Amino acid sequence: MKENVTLIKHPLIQHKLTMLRDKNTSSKDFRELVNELSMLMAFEVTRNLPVEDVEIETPICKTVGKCLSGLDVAIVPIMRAGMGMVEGMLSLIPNAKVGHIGLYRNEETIEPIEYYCKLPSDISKRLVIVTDPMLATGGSLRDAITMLKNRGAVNIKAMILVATETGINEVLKYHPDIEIYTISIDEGLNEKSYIVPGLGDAGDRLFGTK
Ligand SMILES: O=P(O)(O)OC[C@H]1O[C@H](OP(=O)(O)OP(=O)(O)O)[C@H](O)[C@@H]1O
Ligand SMILES: O=c1cc[nH]c(=O)[nH]1
Ligand SMILES: [Mg+2]
Repeated sequence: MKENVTLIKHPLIQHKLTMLRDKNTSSKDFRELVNELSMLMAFEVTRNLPVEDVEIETPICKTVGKCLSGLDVAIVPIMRAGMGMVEGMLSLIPNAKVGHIGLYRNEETIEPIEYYCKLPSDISKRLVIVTDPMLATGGSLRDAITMLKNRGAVNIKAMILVATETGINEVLKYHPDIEIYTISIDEGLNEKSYIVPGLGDAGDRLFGTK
């Protein structure tokens, strides 16, 4: 395993991932599972956020506790499917700002096409957490990170549900400075560049478009 790739293998996460993969899982349940998985992953992705001492008074006495300090977060979903991971993240990091990057894969070339980008103006000062359920060939995440860097982002992590080694290698070839968090590295890609075994088209399953 590469040092900047974290594979999260908690039993609750593995259980929910199996339900997510099941083709009989409805869009409603799929959305809820993506939401829950994003919350569970958020713990790991934010593990090294800086904290500082603060003095408070409990009903019993004065004490010193820890509070988050100094590093604000931006959550940046890659549309569409990445949007399914935003609410879960926001429920744990409610003060995070949310940017949006629009990319879709051309069905013939499998290369990503850019169609939207709107980011918080202070993106360069934030920890940027890019969300996307799927990292297949890696083209979409590679280009999303390039778009972020071109607009000033320097501290970037990616939160992925299902990845492939091909995709991870493609992203890290261009962006060796980023960290990738995932809950599965699957076997590979089929002839249409879908992840095997994967979970199908995450955007379509989230939004019921197929
Ligand atoms: O690693 P890659 O080979 O680039 O594939 C992964 C991308 O494909 C999917 O998006 P898709 O293009 O289906 O767009 P959608 O989210 O609008 O459905 C997925 O959500 C990723 O963004
Ligand atoms: O398996 C895959 C590959 C790309 N995009 C998806 O939604 N699923
Ligand atoms: Mg899709």
